[in-house]
Amino acid sequence: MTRAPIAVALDAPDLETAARWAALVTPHVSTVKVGLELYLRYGPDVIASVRGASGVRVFLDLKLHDIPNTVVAATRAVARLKPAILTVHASGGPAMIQGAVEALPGSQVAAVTVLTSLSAGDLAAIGIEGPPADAVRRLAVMAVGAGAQALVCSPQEVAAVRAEVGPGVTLITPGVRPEGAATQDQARVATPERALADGADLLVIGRPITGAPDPGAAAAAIAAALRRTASEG
Ligand SMILES: O=C(O)c1cc(=O)[nH]c(=O)n1[C@@H]1O[C@H](COP(=O)(O)O)[C@@H](O)[C@H]1O
Repeated sequence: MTRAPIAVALDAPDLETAARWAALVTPHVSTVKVGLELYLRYGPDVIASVRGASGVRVFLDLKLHDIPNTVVAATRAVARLKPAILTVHASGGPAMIQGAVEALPGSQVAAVTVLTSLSAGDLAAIGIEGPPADAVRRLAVMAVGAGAQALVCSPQEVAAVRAEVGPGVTLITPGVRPEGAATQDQARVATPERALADGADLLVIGRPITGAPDPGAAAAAIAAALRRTASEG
């Protein structure tokens, strides 16, 4: 059975927990994601620990955001880890994005458009007026123009982004919550089924899976729901 297009966010306080979650979910999902919490605590070795014997794809979510020279050097520093995906913030601009893409051949650089935790009110507070979808679309077009092969947006904007950038770009959506699940600190959310139907290629899901009593069973249940959606569509 093919693994579901899900990246499980291994946002764990310690390496043992992250490796355990990775082993439990790997039979059901295509990808696991290492973020700032684990990487800053354990460094590059964390990648081998979560990759384990299964060789699952590892998504390195460092959300780099700095001047181009610094981001290029940081990207080169992680290139030997061969992540399937590395995130940078789209708002770092085209030269920064292009530099990261050139520094990481063989991996996808994913540009994060507008964090899924931000509401329209939060955006207004940092001087970005209007619906989040407008900013997401603007940043998406700029990032693809700069060479990004993948974009991160919320499932609420994924259909609009797909219409803007076409079929060749990988669209990654965090902010995914199964029906009835708590949104926690996420502001722009939708269900896994909706995200997939609207054109997402990879769903990032953390706490709804890792916070479940049995993360393996939670991943399997979401994967089964997605297979039903795909066969209906
Ligand atoms: O780049 C990301 O993965 C990301 C971008 C974004 O806009 N929002 C977002 O939540 N994420 C990450 O996706 C994961 C979501 O986790 P849960 O909210 O627990 O499902 C976290 O690891 C976040 O760091």
